[in-house]
Amino acid sequence: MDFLLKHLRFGLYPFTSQSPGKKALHFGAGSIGRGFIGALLSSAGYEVVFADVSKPIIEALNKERSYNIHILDLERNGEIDRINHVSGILSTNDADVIKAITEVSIITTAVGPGVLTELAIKISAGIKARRAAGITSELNIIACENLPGASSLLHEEILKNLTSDEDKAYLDAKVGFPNCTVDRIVPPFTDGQEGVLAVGVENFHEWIVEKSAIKGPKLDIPGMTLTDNLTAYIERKLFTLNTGHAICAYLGFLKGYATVDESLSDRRIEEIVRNAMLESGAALCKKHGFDEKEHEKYIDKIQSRFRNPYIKDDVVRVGREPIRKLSPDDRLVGPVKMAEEFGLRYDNLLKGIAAALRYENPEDRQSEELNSRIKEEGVGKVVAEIIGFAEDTHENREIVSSYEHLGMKERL
Ligand SMILES: NC(=O)C1=CN([C@@H]2O[C@H](COP(=O)(O)OP(=O)(O)OC[C@H]3O[C@@H](n4cnc5c(N)ncnc54)[C@H](O)[C@@H]3O)[C@@H](O)[C@H]2O)C=CC1
Ligand SMILES: O=P(O)(O)OC[C@H]1O[C@](O)(CO)[C@@H](O)[C@@H]1O
Repeated sequence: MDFLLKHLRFGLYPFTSQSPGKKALHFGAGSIGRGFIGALLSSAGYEVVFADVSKPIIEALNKERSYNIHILDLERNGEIDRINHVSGILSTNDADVIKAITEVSIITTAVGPGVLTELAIKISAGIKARRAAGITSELNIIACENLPGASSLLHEEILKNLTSDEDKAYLDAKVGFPNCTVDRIVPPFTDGQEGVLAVGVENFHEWIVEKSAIKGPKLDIPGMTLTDNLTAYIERKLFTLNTGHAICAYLGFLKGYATVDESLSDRRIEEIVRNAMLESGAALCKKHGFDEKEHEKYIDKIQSRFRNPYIKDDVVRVGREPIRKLSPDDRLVGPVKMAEEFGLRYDNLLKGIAAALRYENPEDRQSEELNSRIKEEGVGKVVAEIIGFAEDTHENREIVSSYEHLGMKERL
């Protein structure tokens, strides 16, 4: 289990920009873009061009050509990683995007899963331009989103936008779409002094990329781990960190807490969150052969990351878009299905699902939709439609009963 040992080292080192010898294009100069992926590429010696829809961010990148990452953590708290050799283009400027695509050897994204279809149109135009310009070097495109198989999805969408056989053959031969998993908690940040570029992050970071899908020479990016076993890594992160985080956010919201660390200081919530991660963990250990003791340490580390007193992570950020989070293979329902497969318990995971169904945030479009559907159709029907547990099943009945219980005054 050498990959587990590697995990437990938790990749700690400062990011420092190297003089660039190569170029990367990163879509989405937001929290993860600036606070992790762009920074790591810069540290690996890439000149990083960020493409974003936000004019203030692009203008600031072109003016400053650098920015600060503030470490908000018990480890290295207050330290700053200075990221250099960066610039920006507006992703709405097709000519600039196409030009950048012809100049780079790697493209990454951190825009949110819902934006990938739109990006595919732009990237496919750049692929056509690369072929037309006779560029024979390989390009790797890695979608760094909280969505298993995000790069493969982007690949499919790009293919839909290529009509000629020559372009399709070029894509097949020259462009790699490695899937990946990305782990670093980066909430919105401002220190009140620096402008829009400053970003605040936890010290922990992990970027694990599917080795076999890389085209051309092996990517040598310190901080990026290549693996032949990506599914295990994706499920380990999504069904532990994201599962626990989401449940903490939804239960915390119900009890009136604003941030993840506040929610977790509630002993009842902490108990449910931990038990849910243990339930998911038992199934993960069975499925992927993880060592149970090592996996419990992984859960301990995640719990201490949730408790990080230097990071104020809003429950509404972590709980955003509940319909996506309640989909059958995502962080809440995925572990229940896995536990069922192995005949294991999942009571606390079901409580998390019920709490997500109770999430009422008028500023979140999906929460609004979820609530009006529950009002119109009833919770059992919505569970069947969104989650996939039919109304006459045991799981559906358990979720409905937990949902009703959470509506009572003494709910937790
Ligand atoms: N923040 C975090 O802790 C983590 C986030 N992720 C994933 O990273 C992705 C991005 O999340 P965040 O960085 O938190 O979001 P964010 O909202 O901070 O950043 C997203 C950026 O994408 C830009 N954007 C939106 N539409 C665009 C378009 N059409 N073209 C170019 N740029 C566009 C936005 O202007 C924004 O700057 C999500 O899939 C998220 O699940 C993954 C791991 C950790
Ligand atoms: O970005 P999403 O999928 O909405 O989910 C938010 C979650 O993703 C992260 O931002 C990164 O995994 C977590 O901090 C949080 O649990």
